[in-house]
Amino acid sequence: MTTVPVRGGRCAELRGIVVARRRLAGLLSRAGWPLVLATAVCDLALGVLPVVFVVATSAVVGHVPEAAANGAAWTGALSALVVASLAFAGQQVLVPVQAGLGEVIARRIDGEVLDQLMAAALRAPGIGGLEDQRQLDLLSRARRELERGFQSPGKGCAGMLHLIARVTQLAGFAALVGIVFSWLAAVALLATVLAFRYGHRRGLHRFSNLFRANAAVRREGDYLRDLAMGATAAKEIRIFGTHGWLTDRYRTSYLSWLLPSWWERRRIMVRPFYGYTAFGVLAVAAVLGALGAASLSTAEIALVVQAVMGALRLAEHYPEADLQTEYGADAYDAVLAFERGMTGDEPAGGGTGPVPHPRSEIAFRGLAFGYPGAARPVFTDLDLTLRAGRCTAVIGVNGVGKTTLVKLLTRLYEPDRGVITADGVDIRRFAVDDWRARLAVVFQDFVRHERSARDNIGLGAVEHLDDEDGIRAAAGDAGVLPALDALPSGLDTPLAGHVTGGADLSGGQWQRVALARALFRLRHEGALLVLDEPTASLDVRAEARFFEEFQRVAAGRTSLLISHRFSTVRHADHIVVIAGGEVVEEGTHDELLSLGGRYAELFHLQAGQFGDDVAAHGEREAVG
Ligand SMILES: Nc1ncnc2c1ncn2[C@@H]1O[C@H](COP(=O)(O)OP(=O)(O)OP(=O)(O)O)[C@@H](O)[C@H]1O
Repeated sequence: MTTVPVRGGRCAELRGIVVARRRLAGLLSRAGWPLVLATAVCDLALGVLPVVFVVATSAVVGHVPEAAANGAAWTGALSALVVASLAFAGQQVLVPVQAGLGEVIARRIDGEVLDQLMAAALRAPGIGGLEDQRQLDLLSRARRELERGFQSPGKGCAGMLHLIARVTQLAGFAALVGIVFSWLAAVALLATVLAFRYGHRRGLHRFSNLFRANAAVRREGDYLRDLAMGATAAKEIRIFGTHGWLTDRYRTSYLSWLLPSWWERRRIMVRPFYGYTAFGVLAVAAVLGALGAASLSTAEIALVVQAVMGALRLAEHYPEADLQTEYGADAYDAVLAFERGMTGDEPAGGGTGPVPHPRSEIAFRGLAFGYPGAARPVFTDLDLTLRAGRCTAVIGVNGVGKTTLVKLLTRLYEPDRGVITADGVDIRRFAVDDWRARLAVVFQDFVRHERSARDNIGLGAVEHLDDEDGIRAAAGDAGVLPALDALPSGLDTPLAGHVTGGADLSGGQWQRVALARALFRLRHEGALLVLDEPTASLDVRAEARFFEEFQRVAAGRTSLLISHRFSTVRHADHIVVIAGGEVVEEGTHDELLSLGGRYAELFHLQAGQFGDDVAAHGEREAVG
């Protein structure tokens, strides 16, 4: 492993730290100023009280010999003892108060930062940011700290305030040494403590850089851990017996970055301390030596020795502040960088014109598109027309860009070139949300909400969630109502087997629920139904039934159907074959078969594999 890179040298590094701390301090207002002020006062008191304690106990030491000789002097000793006791008791009381106030500050700030992060993830109209590895790394960095709540931005802010206690103590002890003994000694003491602190904080900062630089390597370990402990892969791990492989791979993956980073930690965080220790020992020896040679009273010696020891105790790691400020600032930087990345994802245009219910067509003209960073574009010059009120099917081999077409139509991505129009109007002239309100889409990887069946359907038009009749009608049209009614609590049953009172559905039933969600949207405001592989989880009979139902609910509506299955697409009014980034054939099923081109070739290939079913279905149709 190489040394942690510091671009621009130490000055740039320091500037970076200052900027990050300033940003963190900027969050304090989110906790509310009265709370911040109360915490600052508490920390200030915790800084002053140890200094008072040292002064008072030294006064006790000074008074004792006098009191032993002259009984009347006990009053002074007792008064000093009372002050020392109060200072001590005050610290004992304030330490938990400090922790409590810090906790409240952290929770308030972290709650707000989490909202900020969630808003950034949701606000972007496109999804490019959420499919970009750099953005995902930032998101996981920020989320990890915010969810663990140990080194979060909020904890960092509280940690910064707690530094007031430490700095006040250090200044107080140094001042005592200066006033009572020597300002040179006070400066030497301060220099020693600050040198150690600098070494410690710099080491911690460099280690956190190293940790961040390892994000990509750690990702594999995180993935394997989640895989081993999640439900998604549980079946396959057991059936394929991959437990041992998974454990070994996880261990190897973690050691691949832990071993070098342990070595690096020794280099970054331990070795420099040989120098600091030598410097510290010399400085303290000089101070104590000078103290021995000075003519001070017993009380003054007690005071200086205590102040020196108290100050040296501050040359260490501050458990209430250091990790928190370092990683908290880093997590907040990740939030801001993620936010910036998502803002750059705004689609171009974004007009405000009224969105029509397309009366003639939706057209893709001269469309070119490639995913950011991909070696080859998905589309080079695509022309495609979806006629209003008709069903258009798109077919093509895996990876040809069928789902990408839906992402462009829904403006989750913007084309690099070309235009998509609705009745001749560029869809970028409409506000993104208004345009999307016209679309009812069932994606291939549709969402299975861990909520009631009712919500799973109603979320298709969230402002009509209370439309009970509409939800039942959509479920009925999708052919899933009887199955949902048969669940333990009917439509109120949570669709999650692991939830108490919940139930899980089969893959085909889930697909129908997703279809019902789209149909519910269509009932309210949608105008274009888009189905991406809607029958992938259905058996042959269910698929045939599905298409009959689909023809009924989609009759007179504009729809786009994407499927590998020819038994599904053959019924469409218009079929489009995509290959090599463009449309290569189009027409009706019969036209394309008689053309004898790619469609016919793929159709016969599939008919050969599933001959009986396809033939049976075809015959039924011919008879019908
Ligand atoms: N987020 C992404 N980033 C980069 N490349 C992507 C992304 N999503 C898809 N691709 C690539 O774009 C191409 C088209 O993908 P798309 O999912 O649109 O194909 P498809 O025709 O729907 O495939 P399938 O039939 O398997 O569902 C593929 O080569 C795929 O690897």
